[in-house]
Amino acid sequence: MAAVDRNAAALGVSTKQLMESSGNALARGVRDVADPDETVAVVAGRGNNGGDAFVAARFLADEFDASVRLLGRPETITTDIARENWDALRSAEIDAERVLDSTALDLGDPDVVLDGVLGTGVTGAPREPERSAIVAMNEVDATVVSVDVPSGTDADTGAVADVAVDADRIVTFHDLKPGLEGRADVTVADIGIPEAAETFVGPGDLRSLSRDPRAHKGDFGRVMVIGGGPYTGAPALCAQAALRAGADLAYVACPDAIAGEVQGYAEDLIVESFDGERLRPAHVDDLLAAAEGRDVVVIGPGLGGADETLDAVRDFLAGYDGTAVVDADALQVVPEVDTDADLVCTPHQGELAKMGGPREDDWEVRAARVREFAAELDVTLLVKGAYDVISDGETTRANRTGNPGMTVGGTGDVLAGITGAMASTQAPGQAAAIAAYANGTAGDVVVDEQGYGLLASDLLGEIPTALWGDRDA
Ligand SMILES: NC(=O)C1=CN([C@@H]2O[C@H](COP(=O)(O)OP(=O)(O)OC[C@H]3O[C@@H](n4cnc5c(N)ncnc54)[C@H](O)[C@@H]3O)[C@@H](O)[C@H]2O)[C@H](O)CC1
Ligand SMILES: [K+]
Repeated sequence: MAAVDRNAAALGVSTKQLMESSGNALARGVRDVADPDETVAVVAGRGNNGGDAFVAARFLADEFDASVRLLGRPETITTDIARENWDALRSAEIDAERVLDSTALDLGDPDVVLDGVLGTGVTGAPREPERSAIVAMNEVDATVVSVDVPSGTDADTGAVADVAVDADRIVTFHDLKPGLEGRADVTVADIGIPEAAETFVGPGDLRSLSRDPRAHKGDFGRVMVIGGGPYTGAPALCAQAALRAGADLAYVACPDAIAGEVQGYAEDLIVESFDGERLRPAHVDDLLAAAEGRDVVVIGPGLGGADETLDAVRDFLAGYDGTAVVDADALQVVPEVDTDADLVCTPHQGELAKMGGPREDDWEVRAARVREFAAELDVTLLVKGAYDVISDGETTRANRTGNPGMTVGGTGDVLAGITGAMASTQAPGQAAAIAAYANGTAGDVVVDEQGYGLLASDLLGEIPTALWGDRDA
């Protein structure tokens, strides 16, 4: 939900606007259960759940005998927008008071209680002052309307704490939250979040990339690139992109003949070569053994399409059961391979067609067909285009970052590397979505700064900012 919120804000729909819609929807919910002039007691916590309740009180104040209790000091309200809505109540002289001792909370004898104590921001069972307030609310003989979730319900899991609001009605926003499924007393209110905030990958999707300060080496992935042969730059770009996207270690498994050249691109890479000039089936056992100790394999960049190389790719995937990003020439074997691995395939539209996939000009039609094809192959597809389409066969996303400067060779290798790094900490579909977004953002920054004529290697230095530069995420 927080990710969708951030994506909506990036589309120009601010959280404050959403809060206004939420409060409006709550007021409608209260009108459904109360007659004009009845008493409505609003109880608000210090997060945005309380903020929604403040807005609702502003909508209800003319029509009902409404009063607001804030649990705590206004200075401790956690967000600017909730505080602004508290201030608006005070300025408008709407009955709103702070409660400094919730054990002494006296709600009187209201007809309706509006529960804006805790919402999706809750962690663990309610603590004071919220705890006593919840007990007091349950003791009153009134119709209780909960804001988003009954306070005391964990919105991630649906688990109900030992102390939780016993709601008669729930007005939840945008989507049904866990634990509310199947309840007859729930209204899902449309608060104006555009569908695009979920369809298009945005800065909110990057929220999952924040790191625990206690992290140690290996937590963010050991990525192994199997590539090179006819081309040397591709595996090097791919592995460097994986490092720029936060992987802890990047290995390149490539033929002896080019190992020195690959290492020459960057000392950060760990090059492990096999004999000869290209990948052959004889190499597969050793590669499978090496892959055991790695989180993700990226297979394809620069391998070429020789028959024996494609046979080796087929054998490798047949014997592999981890996560693999498949790119370039390796893609063509995917439809015929029988594997236990989780595959993330990164074709452009020509490569998708070569895999037997759909060719559609309109991106929305393409998205629907890509989803079907991903389900049919049982893989995650990231189909590159002006609008990249990402689908794991269930969830389908699109990415709008990127520009025509990125048609230059090598940008696909960079994308595959970012995807490899992301797939070591994220589910395949989300990994591919974030990778497409970051790769395109990096390309947009380069082209903004210098115009077209970018090199794929120009993208590398921009990847970290594209992933972690959004301070609001
Ligand atoms: N997109 C939307 O759906 C919108 C939702 N909105 C509403 O915002 C809340 C979520 O707000 P948030 O500020 O993130 O959190 P809460 O208000 O739920 O609570 C945070 C508040 O509570 C403290 N806290 C956390 N855990 C506990 C606990 N166990 N005991 C006591 N106190 C606790 C925490 O420190 C904070 O002070 C969502 O539910 C919607 O109602 C917005 O309107 C925007 C659109
Ligand atoms: K609530």
